[in-house]
Amino acid sequence: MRLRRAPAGIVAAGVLMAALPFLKLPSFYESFLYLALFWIVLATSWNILSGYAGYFSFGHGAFFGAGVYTTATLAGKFGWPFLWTLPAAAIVAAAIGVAVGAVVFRVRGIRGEVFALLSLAVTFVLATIIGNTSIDGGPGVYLNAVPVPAIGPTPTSSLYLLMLAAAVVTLLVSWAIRHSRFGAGLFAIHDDEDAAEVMGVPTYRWKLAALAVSCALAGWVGGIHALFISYVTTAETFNLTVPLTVVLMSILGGTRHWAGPAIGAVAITGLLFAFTGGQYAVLGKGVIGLILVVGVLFMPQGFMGRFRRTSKQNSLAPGGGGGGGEGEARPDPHPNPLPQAGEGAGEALLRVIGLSKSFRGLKALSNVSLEVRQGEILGLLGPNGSGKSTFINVVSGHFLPDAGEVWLGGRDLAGLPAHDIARAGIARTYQIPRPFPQLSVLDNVAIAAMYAGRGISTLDGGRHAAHEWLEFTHLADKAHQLPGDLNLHQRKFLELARALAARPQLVLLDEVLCGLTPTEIQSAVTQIRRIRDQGTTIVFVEHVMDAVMALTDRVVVFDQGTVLAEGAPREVMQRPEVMTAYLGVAHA
Ligand SMILES: Nc1ncnc2c1ncn2[C@@H]1O[C@H](COP(=O)(O)OP(=O)(O)OP(=O)(O)O)[C@@H](O)[C@H]1O
Repeated sequence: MRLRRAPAGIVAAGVLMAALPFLKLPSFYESFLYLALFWIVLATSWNILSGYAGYFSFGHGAFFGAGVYTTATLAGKFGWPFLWTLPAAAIVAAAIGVAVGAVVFRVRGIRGEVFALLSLAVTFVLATIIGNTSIDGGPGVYLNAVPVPAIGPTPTSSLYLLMLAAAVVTLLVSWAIRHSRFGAGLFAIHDDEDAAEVMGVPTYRWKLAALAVSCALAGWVGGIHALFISYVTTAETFNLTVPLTVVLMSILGGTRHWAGPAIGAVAITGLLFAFTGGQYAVLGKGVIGLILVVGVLFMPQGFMGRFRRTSKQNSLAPGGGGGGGEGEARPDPHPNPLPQAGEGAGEALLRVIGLSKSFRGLKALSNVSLEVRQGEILGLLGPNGSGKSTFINVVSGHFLPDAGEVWLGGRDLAGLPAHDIARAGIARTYQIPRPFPQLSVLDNVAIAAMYAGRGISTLDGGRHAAHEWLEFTHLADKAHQLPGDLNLHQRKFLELARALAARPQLVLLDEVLCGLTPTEIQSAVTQIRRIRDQGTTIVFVEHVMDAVMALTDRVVVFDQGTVLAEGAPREVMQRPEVMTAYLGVAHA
């Protein structure tokens, strides 16, 4: 029940606040509340991309401004009824956002501060275009003649009610995303975009969708605000106030919680009202600055982050932290089994033909061809730098191959995005574990279950499946901890649980034993046997020879990016060319 209380609370607060104009409050209160709601919408909409997915944008002013000028143009110049301009404002802002995102999000290098600066540039480009064309023409656009729809008793109250509706919708949207499979994907992107893609999250589409929603909400509120100020100019619209203010509000409130930006918006709007009026305006601004600095220093995760940490709730949703929130079903002791060992055993599951990959002229893989048979454990061996990890990275879609084919069953996966390869049935672990650091252990596994595993479309369903894999990997008691609380051995098992939750046909294990103690190695070896016994085919990259000999059915040895030898483990390891490759001296 706890989860559903939030949307009910948002709607109830909206209904109560909708009654205020009819109580004949002084218009001062209406204007203050209008502004607080205005900033709630802008900060919350910004947070959907920038807080949830971690793509820090300074371009929110551009999308807000697109909405302002869409309404100003359609209502002020073409005489459209004001309310009709609002959907148009949302669509224009979303279209501009999607057009920018479609280009920017394709480039891997455009993340972090590069994205922030680029998004800021969009604001200036848009301002220049609007200011130098007939959209604005220079002096600005007057909207005094545009009639305000008579929703409330006065024009101000009508605009207040419209902004209230926008705030209610925006908060509901933000809440719904936060507690959905989509939102979980955005959080995974936030923590490690490449790993998210490998877990099956369609990162490009998700970022575009988040940007579109964020822009549409900002555009809509821009349309309402155009009529509120009734005279719009590019200088007032496209300045740094909007992006800087929403960033501050969201950080102060907490970007990982749907309500964080709204709390920050109310706090900062209130402080501005309280401190910056009258003769103490300058002092007031100083005090606000100080409060912000102290807030960010002592609550780097924002007010909501602090609040939730004290409540010991680190999971994606409030119910996820305490071991059984609403809708979080108990683990099913008999989940859908993996394909059983023996089913189709011996047939080629993966066929790699002529695979090549170079890094600036260095041939990491050169014309590699090999087969992995259904149900086997294939050891992939070779000295350091021989191309084993590159093989895993190319087969799993982390890197695009330069040439070659990767057939899984009847489908060539070479060159597909990593999330499609994950969904096709190939999972991998990382040599150095790459968990999503700010998601609970449970949600780390739920991401893979929801996205790469088929047939799970909800966060609750993902958690349900994740519980089972945590049991299997002996991490059930760690479900609600953060990955940072685990030791190396447990983090490696978390990698295994994530890979298995994808319900793959083939799992690529990249040095899972590296760095473990002998006892831990023994437990990991037992675990890998159990995985194979459940029917999963395994490619096992490893330097620990005892484990290789104990586990593998066949080995393939790489040397300098090519296949040097393949066959039964003991026989292959005694071949002179293999000993030479390993030891660097001639043994023939
Ligand atoms: N992203 C990259 N950029 C440039 N060079 C790379 C990259 N990844 C791998 N290489 C190079 O490709 C070659 C093969 O590296 P790879 O990591 O695949 O070897 P490996 O067999 O897995 O080694 P190890 O056993 O040490 O993990 C090495 O020379 C390495 O430096």
